[in-house]
Amino acid sequence: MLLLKTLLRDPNALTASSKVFSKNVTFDKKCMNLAINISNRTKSNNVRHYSMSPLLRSAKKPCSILKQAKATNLTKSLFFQSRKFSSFRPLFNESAASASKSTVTPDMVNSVKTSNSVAYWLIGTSGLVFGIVVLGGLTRLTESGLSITEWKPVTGSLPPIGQKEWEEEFIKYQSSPEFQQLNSHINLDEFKFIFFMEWIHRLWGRAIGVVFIAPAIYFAVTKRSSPHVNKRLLGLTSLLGLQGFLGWWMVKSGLDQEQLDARKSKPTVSQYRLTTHLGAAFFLYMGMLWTGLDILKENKWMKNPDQAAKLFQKLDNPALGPMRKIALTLLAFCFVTAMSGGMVAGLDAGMIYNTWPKMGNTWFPSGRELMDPNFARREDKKDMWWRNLLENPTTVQLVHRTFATAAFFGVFAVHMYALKKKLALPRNAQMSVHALMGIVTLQVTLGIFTILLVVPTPLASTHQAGSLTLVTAAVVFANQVRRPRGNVRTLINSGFAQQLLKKTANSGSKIMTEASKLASK
Ligand code: HEM
Repeated sequence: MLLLKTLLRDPNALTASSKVFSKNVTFDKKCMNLAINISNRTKSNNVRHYSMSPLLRSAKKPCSILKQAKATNLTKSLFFQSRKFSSFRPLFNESAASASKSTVTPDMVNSVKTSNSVAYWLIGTSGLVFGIVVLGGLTRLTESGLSITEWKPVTGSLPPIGQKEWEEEFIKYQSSPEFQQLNSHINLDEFKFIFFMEWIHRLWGRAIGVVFIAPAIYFAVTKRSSPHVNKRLLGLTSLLGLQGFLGWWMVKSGLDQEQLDARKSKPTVSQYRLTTHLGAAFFLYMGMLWTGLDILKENKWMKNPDQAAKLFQKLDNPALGPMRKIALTLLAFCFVTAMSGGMVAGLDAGMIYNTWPKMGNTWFPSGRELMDPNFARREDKKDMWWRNLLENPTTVQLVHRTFATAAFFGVFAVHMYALKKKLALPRNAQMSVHALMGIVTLQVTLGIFTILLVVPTPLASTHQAGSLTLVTAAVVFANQVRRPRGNVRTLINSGFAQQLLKKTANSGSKIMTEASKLASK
């Protein structure tokens, strides 16, 4: 199948292959049907059309080649011999040259017309989200998160003003479980510190809301962002709203004595809610970053269509197929590892077993300690295994260590694989894999020292920032190996982008005005 696709792409390859296999093997009907199917499919797409005649003429040969290829690993050698590979011109580009301009519609043009300023704004806002995640971690590490006992989205923007208001706020805090059970010794000045930590965190959240939502409306109304990007902006806005709600939902779990009793917990927030809040922040961050990178990438392609066409050839390389899946899996894995870290943080599970690589004197704590029946809440103990995995600090720490180790070796393996596939991988993606390798090493080292030194605030906070940096590298890498969207591809391969470039260069006019004119011609 792979070889057949190659043959369809390049008649030279077909001839070359036919010479290699001169044996006259009987024609296989299944093979031929496959070839015809591919041909029909590609013709009907009107994009992937390529004459089938060379293949049909030598029908016996390709099918025999196909059989032989399986036995001799020809497919592999054809694809991975760099010289040969680079001479393969993907079918798409052949067809693109011949694709008629009429396939370019105004909708298509609209779908890519997002200005770079939208991308810079999105990436800048993702930086604010990065900042608030780190600040949130610091708020937790300084045990400040439960100092504000109310949720007032608008009026809460101002801190107490004057002695009287501060004292009133302090009295409210004094009725909270945290004050009564852990902090009854603190005075007003100490209260002011923890209050400000939480207040800045909330204010930062509100600021992100304004910095995100107001420009999003402006960009959509002034049509600086495409309908495609607008949909994502809408999704991100909803996530932002949800994030505010999740923040309060999390804080509530540490203020409500009933919930604390049910969890048999000291006054801290639920690790489930903390991790959900952290996860939503990661999603928001990844969504903003991904969308921003997409816009910059597509605009760059539209401005350099020839270079883009070359890059598309690289991205179309079947050898990159597994790499795309691997990149997304890696991103998911880094995310899950970070969430398991959230569970460690939520349970203060970094305060025990402060040794590495062993946990205490042994490699693993005893089975009895890892699966402690006391964590079960049901009489029949059926919930014992999952409750231990998510609620027992020893087990949760082991889970995080395990995920972190697997993430490290996962990145290491991908790094090795990428070195092997060096020729197939675009240059910027190669750099990202190197960056990923460096960051994961740093992150694991930070984690190890966080454990060994019993979670000092600066180190734990850096470790948290490291997890977002790792996810950033994974997002960039996955984004770089992604194939272009159909619309962008058509605009570039049909010659539309080139035409547009010439036109705007000659007339000095605005690119999108010209684009719309060209598309509607
Ligand atoms: C790929 C590697 C890793 C990632 C992505 C990662 C991610 C994270 C994240 C996101 C947190 C939550 C921080 C917070 O919310 O404050 C965390 C906490 C933690 N991680 Fe990791 N981690 C990694 C490796 C490690 C390793 C190897 C160790 C130690 C063996 C470790 C030990 C800890 C500890 C002790 C905490 C709790 C710190 C606290 O209470 O603030 N991590 N990790």
